[in-house]
Amino acid sequence: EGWLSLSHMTADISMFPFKEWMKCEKIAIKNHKNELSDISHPQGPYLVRKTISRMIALTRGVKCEPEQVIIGPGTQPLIRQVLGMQRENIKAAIENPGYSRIYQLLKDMNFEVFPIDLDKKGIDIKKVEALNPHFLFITPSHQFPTGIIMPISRRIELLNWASASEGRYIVEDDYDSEFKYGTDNIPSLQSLDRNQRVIYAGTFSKTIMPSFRISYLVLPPDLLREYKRHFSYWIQGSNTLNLFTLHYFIESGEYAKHVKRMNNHYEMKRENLIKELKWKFRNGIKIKNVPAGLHFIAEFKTDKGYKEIEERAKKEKLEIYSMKRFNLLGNIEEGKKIILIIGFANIKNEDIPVAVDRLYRVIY
Ligand SMILES: Cc1ncc(COP(=O)(O)O)c(/C=N/[C@@H](CCC(=O)O)COc2ccccc2)c1O
Repeated sequence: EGWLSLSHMTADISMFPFKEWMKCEKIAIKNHKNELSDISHPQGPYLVRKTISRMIALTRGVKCEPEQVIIGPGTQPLIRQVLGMQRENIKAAIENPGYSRIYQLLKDMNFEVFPIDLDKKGIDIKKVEALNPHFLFITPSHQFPTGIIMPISRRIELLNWASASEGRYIVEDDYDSEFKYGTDNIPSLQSLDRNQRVIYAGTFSKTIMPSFRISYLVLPPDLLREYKRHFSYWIQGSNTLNLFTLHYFIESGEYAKHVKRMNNHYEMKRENLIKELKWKFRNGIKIKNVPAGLHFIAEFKTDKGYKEIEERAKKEKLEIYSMKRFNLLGNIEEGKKIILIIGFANIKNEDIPVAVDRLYRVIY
């Protein structure tokens, strides 16, 4: 029969309220005809930026004015734009294992990019201090892909480091902070920042869907001034109708309701998947059970290498990704165990036992 997916790269849109979304779209068309006939503000419509800034103040403790929000069609184009206005020989650093698509982008932009290892609290502060990059990319809410939730102590250390010298910024990529199960959400790093050193990055890819391409940055005032000077010619890349629809979707309370509903739905699937995996693999599996996000890490004792595992997964028609994808230096060890990223957004609850059986055949 067909493929099953334990991919971490999708949202479960089976429960997305398309009817409500289309109602909001009708309102957007009725109320904003003149905006739709025009190009919008380079950073995106003020009304939508105000709604986003109010929302993240409530949900993430982010302190900002609508003026500091920049909306864009994805995290990558936004990072490319803001980092692209930097002068020469900029040093950047990123978590390893980490988000290889940003690592690739920074290398393509001819930055010196340094992967930095993690310890149990997140990015290793000693290695950051040894390197002193100008831009540090981290995912403190739920480290991507290991899931580590960075404790306040490490957050303070990083903010002190960033404030110790001019020209240092931390990019806080808060990409799936909205999904926490039974543990409370630590406020954003940006909410603790007293020296305007944090660039906050958010996205609707996980909470709505990645195909909508609606993401945003919150810039500290001095970077914002530089941005406005540099990009006065810029035409906003996001679809304005989608942005106004998002505004009504948030303002009507539908967005918050959907995030709550998806938290419950994902928590249920996550629990079922973990139960099934433990039952099937017994002590052959070690699950990093961080109660957050749309995936978790699992270690399997096996002498099979990553290549063989990937081939066996294809044969079993099971879509799944391994830690190799995130090891930025490509030097992942193998021979004793392998580490897989197990996503649960793309699997139907009733297909979990079959998917676990297939995974068992992949490993053994
Ligand atoms: C760390 C991190 N930061 C930001 C983003 C989002 O980027 P944006 O969509 O451009 O705003 C992702 C998406 N990463 C994507 C790829 C991960 C990979 O390559 O392995 C996975 O994206 C989704 C996952 C679940 C549900 C919906 C989307 C990110 O992994």
